[in-house]
Amino acid sequence: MSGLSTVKLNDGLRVPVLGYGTGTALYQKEAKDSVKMAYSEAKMHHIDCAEMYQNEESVGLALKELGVKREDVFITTKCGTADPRKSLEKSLKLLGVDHVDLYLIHSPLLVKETGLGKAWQTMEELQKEGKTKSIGVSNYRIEDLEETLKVAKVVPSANQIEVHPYVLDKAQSLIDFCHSKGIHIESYGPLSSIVRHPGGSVDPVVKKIAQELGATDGQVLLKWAHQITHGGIVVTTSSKKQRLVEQVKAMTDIKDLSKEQVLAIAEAGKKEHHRVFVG
Ligand SMILES: NC(=O)c1ccc[n+]([C@@H]2O[C@H](COP(=O)([O-])OP(=O)(O)OC[C@H]3O[C@@H](n4cnc5c(N)ncnc54)[C@H](O)[C@@H]3O)[C@@H](O)[C@H]2O)c1
Ligand SMILES: OCCc1c[nH]c2ccccc12
Repeated sequence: MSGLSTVKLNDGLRVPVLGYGTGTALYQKEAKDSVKMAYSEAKMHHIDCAEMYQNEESVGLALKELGVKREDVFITTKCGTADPRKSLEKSLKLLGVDHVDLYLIHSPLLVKETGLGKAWQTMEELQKEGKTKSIGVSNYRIEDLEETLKVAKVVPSANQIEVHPYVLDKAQSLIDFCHSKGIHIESYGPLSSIVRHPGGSVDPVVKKIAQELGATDGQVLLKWAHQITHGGIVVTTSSKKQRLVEQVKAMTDIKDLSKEQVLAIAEAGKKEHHRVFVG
């Protein structure tokens, strides 16, 4: 796949460390051209999808038109209902593939009624049937993970959650809990301090570190999310090729932040709390 390094999940599956998100700028929109650009020009070969984004068909069409071999793309999608089996079968048809690489329950709220344990057992069946290589969750809190782990024969490989400096005060304990259980964090919304809350307490700290590293503010934030989540996966997006190229360079060309730099951004972020998505 692309030049991006990979993260090895607890089931041995390797995931490109940076994912291209189709769920915000492309939410409920035609995603084909953006996905083609991200894949072929920015070399982002990990595509983050979801039933809820209502654009899986256009993602599938992008990959088909590019003639991408199945083994040369990493596809994540997410269950948007209480029925992972029905949802995955629908997503596979729309994406035009016989399996995805990583399938996530989009939110615990979706499966609360039917039971997190029962939903997880269905996920394990889907993995056994080869409909997904890896299974995980999204927006799961510690209590949701503990309920799931009570019945799990397969530990969730990933938990995709909102990670940026302004949620760290609440997210740190979840990040460390997942790390202790071998559950990899996938960070979404990593640029929120630029995109949604500019002018906040982290800006001057990020700017200073960007100068020290010869990087952009956005690149520093992507690296920070990767490092604060113990080497986790980061999911970002842009409709601009240059920005995506810059985001890939963050993970391939920019050296790691020092422990002190990671801590400085963490401390500045803890001065404010801004949750963007209600998972
Ligand atoms: N699991 C979930 O519940 C959940 C929730 C939210 C998002 N996601 C996934 O994560 C993906 C990324 O989320 P996000 O869009 O919040 O990520 P993000 O915080 O990285 O923000 C991306 C946005 O930032 C802007 N941007 C990109 N580079 C920039 C730069 N250098 N300077 C200024 N602005 C820049 C772009 O307009 C882009 O739309 C989504 O598309 C979706 O696939 C999942
Ligand atoms: O993965 C969820 C991303 C997302 C896109 N649009 C939204 C609106 C509300 C909550 C989440 C989302």
